[in-house]
Amino acid sequence: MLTQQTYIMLKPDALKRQLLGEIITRIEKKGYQIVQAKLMQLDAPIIAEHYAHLTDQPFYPKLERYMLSGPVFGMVLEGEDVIRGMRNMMGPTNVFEAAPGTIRGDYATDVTYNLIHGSDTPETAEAEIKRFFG
Ligand SMILES: Nc1ncnc2c1ncn2[C@@H]1O[C@H](COP(=O)(O)OP(=O)(O)OP(=O)(O)O)[C@@H](O)[C@H]1O
Repeated sequence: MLTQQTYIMLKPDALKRQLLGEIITRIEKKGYQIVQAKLMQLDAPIIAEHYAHLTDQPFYPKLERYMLSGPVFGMVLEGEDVIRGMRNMMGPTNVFEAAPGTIRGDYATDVTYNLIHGSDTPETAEAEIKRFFG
């Protein structure tokens, strides 16, 4: 049994498309606890910090515009093996590989506009929770 925390961020398209309730319902039905949550408008420096591994990619300007395009909903979730569990529920980054039943597989059709972010390791979860919740 491994109770851990992860940082989940519902991206601007999730809010614009009014999918917040739908996605949060899935998370709650799965059994994960929301222990912190807030609506935030990100700025360019925090986006660059969060996506530091991607700033030299040709698609980064598009990713930055997307993340600046409206508020995001950040959450800290707690549960058994929640980091891996949420990555499974989200589906892969490339929505064309995301199976039906996953959040990206069911609701997203574009590699950039893929609705949700989730930490991928305990180390990044800790850093991201600190970044967005202090
Ligand atoms: N090849 C690409 N073309 C366009 N956008 C991309 C591409 N790869 C990634 N992105 C965008 O950058 C985000 C971060 O990519 P990363 O490789 O960190 O994947 P991820 O860990 O699944 O995503 P996230 O960090 O948002 O959870 C993706 O979620 C997507 O919005």
